[in-house]
Amino acid sequence: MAFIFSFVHPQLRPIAAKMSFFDAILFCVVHLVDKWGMWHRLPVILGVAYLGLRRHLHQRYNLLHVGGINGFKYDPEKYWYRTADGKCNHPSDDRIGSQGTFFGRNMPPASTNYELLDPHPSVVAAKLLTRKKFIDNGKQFNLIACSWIQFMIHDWIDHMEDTQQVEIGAPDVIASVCPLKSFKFHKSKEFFTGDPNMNKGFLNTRTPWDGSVIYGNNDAGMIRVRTFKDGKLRLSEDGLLQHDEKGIPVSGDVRNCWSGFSLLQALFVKEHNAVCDMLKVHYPDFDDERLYRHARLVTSAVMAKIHTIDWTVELLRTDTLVAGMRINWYGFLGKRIKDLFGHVCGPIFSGLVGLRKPRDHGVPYSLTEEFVSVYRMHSLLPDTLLLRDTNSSPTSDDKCPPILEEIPMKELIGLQGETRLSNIGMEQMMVSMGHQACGALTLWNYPSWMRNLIAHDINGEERPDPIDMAALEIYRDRERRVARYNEFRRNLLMIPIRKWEDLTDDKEVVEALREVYGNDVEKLDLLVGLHAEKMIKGFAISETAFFIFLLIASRRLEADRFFTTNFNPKTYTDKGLEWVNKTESLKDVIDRHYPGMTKKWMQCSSAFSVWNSMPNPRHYIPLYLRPASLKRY
Ligand code: HEM
Repeated sequence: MAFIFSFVHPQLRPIAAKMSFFDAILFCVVHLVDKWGMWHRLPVILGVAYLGLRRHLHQRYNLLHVGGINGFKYDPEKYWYRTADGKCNHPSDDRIGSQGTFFGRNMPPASTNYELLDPHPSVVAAKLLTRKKFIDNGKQFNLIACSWIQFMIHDWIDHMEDTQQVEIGAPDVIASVCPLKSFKFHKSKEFFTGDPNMNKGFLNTRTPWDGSVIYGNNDAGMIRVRTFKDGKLRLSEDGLLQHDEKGIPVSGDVRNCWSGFSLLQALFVKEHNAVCDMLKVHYPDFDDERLYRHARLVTSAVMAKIHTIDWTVELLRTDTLVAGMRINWYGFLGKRIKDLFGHVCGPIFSGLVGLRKPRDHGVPYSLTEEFVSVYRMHSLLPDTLLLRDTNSSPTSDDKCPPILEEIPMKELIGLQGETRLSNIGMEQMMVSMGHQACGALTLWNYPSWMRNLIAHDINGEERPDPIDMAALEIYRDRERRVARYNEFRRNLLMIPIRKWEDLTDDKEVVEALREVYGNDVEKLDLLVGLHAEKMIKGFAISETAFFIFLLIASRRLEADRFFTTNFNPKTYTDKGLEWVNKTESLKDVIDRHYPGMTKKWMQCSSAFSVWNSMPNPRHYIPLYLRPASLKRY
């Protein structure tokens, strides 16, 4: 049956041919639901089941491992903690997912042979990406949410660079509208994998989902941030990050940072230090090392939980996704049952967190090239920060403080940004970011200030040459052989487009696409397709990007030993696990360290929504099970 179906999309034939009879039936169901374009209109339970089906099919037939693993076994009892470079996370091999391992693939590398400059990245940037006028995303997502995802990105991924540089010049026809006539950058460094199926690949310099954004991704990084007293990390008196003699922040990742990003780093250093204080009270015998290790486990789990059941739910505001994400963490039986009885019966009923064994679906864990590509979300960034006056009293019912000043984003980047943040302070910055909507992920909304950007290297030092980020991002996906939009969709078992009108109803967009790509829909760059696609109501991202999120969001949890086998009181301590279980949102963390801030300045229910918006009424938990604080929604 699947074979017949695959005639519609010949590229799916190899996958269909490998399928078991049962999976072929599921495959057809998935295809029919997609064809009717209505999965997100299914009732919650059916919607969740559909997403589960998709995940199952993809993991079984499309996930690809890149590079070798050494099969070196170790004693998990001895390495009961998160190591500095992310080693010893997977029971069967000490290197899986650690610093310097290969990015995997959600699908085969691009099979089309378009040239690297076809069409020219600067033309794509100028004609389709550059911001004409800032478009915000309504009240759904604020600047804290935008910084949060950068904070997570720096925990998960960063491509190793080559020493060799490339220079791209803007073609004459658009040179007058490009801020840089040409720009230089380092190639992504490619390595032989030793694997005949995939000869070459790229290395990820970050580690698993282990908080490396505050702890560093190797021994040197970890030593830099620790005080070596009571397990704590270095933090300034004013609650912000400390700086070294060059003014560079002392933190786990200092590449391409800005004030909003370092604000979140500081908040979670504070959280780590608070966990150390709590553990010391309950376990006075623990020495510095032991306190550090337990506190790191707890704080990393708090971050993962906030990302799963708070940030993602705001990003994809539909009942199905609220349910899906909570099921990932707590299972169908829900939080109450899990708190009472623990992980009792498998991933569906009790969630992925706390599974008895990590699951990798036969493919060693790594993040993927496609995952990096769908997280290219620089359009979330605004042009200016609206600094609010938090010394005043709220002037209106919606708790919104008046604007004091508009600060250009460029002044908030790197060392200058750190100085500005020290003058502003934690509370004023957090409240200002909370009240400001971030940009929409749509065409013509890529920040123009990023088209002439001085980037920072892994040591936080300024690069000598400015770059055009919008053009560079187009180049990067092609350089890393990420499939272009239509091939990408086919590989996700999604229906490809046949004409521009299938992508969008916007005539101006169709015209611009035709001008850049002619009528060749296969040539459409992934980043452009993701930004042009019609959005599902409630989603801040495209459906195509969403399917990669869906796959990786689960994989990051289920393949990690510290979210599965070792998510227990023995590894985290009783009190440590209790800390994770009681923390449900970023708001909880802010309230813990800055009591009174959200009460005074926030009207909505999640710290990631614009703070003067109404509380989000959608809730998956049935009324009779909701905690008192949520009963009125
Ligand atoms: C002011 C804030 C930011 C600055 C200055 C910045 C700058 C940069 C720079 C210079 C790169 C490397 C480009 C290259 O050589 O390929 C990069 C990569 C990236 N950024 Fe940002 N960025 C910021 C915020 C964000 C945000 C909010 C996101 C949201 C998801 C994001 C996602 C990414 C991703 C996914 C990559 C690719 C990483 C890789 O290639 O491994 N960035 N950014």
